[in-house]
Amino acid sequence: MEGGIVSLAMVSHVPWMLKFLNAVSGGKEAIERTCRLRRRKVSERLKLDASRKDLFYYLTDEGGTGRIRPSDAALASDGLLAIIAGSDTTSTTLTALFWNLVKNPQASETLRLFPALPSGSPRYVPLGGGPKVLGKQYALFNRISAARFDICTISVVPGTQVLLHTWAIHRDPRYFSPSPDSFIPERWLTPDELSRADIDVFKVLPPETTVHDINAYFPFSIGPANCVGKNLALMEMRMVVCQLLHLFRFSRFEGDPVDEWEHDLQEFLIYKKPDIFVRIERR
Ligand code: HEM
Repeated sequence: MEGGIVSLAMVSHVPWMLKFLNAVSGGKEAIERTCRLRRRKVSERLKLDASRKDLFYYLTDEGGTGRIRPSDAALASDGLLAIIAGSDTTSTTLTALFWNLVKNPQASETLRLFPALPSGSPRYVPLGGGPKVLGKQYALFNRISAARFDICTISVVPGTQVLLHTWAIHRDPRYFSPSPDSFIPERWLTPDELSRADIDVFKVLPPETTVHDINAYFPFSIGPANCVGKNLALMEMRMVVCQLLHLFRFSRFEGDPVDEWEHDLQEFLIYKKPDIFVRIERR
């Protein structure tokens, strides 16, 4: 499946590559395998009890409240989206979290104290205020600008597709500092929680110079096209992290080049993630 998504991601950016991909060994087969899988998964789901109110209940209008029933082709396409959106996102986030935890053992202990931390608290992703770059979100509908506005020196005309660069904004020192590139989960704690944490965090996050603008934090996107699985994703990741940290201690496995992991990540809609080897001990 991974091979198929990588090929599909390339073709979606450069459609004429499809002709060549067919000639490259494995490319076409990988796409066909992925398409077969999505058709099979959709048909298996459609045979299930219609009262199960999951994503497909709404996509296929099993409740009969919509006006138009989606075509089989649209459902197959949604099936692939649901598989990718529902699995690769959370598995990549959890892998990245554990990679950070084995590099920062103290953070594991903080996380045990404040289990809501890894996925952030419900305080974030509000739809108002925020830094200047997000201030225009009201003018956006499904990523398409509804009105003319300026971003720095660029004028955006109505009808333009606008995407916010999450990675860059999440690492912008105007919204997250000090050290926006560093894994300091304690930055999410309130002053009261900080005082309860058994760490000298004020050295790392001096209150007078710490900036933490949660309006600039939007991993699930914002507006009408934001992530439909946000609450499920937060819940399942919290459950997995709480359970694992409660039961086990995770540490570096000697000899594993854990520092190189981030550099070897490849993003093709899904993430191709190098393996991480960790030592796991029961608490
Ligand atoms: C760490 C976990 C996750 C992150 C960071 C995440 C992030 C996102 C983002 C940024 C988008 C918007 C993409 C766009 O602008 O078009 C999105 C859309 C979507 N997500 Fe998630 N997601 C996560 C987990 C999930 C899960 C677990 C599911 C389903 C079970 C899911 C289902 C979807 C679907 C169906 C869409 C498309 C919504 C639409 O087009 O209306 N996501 N996600």
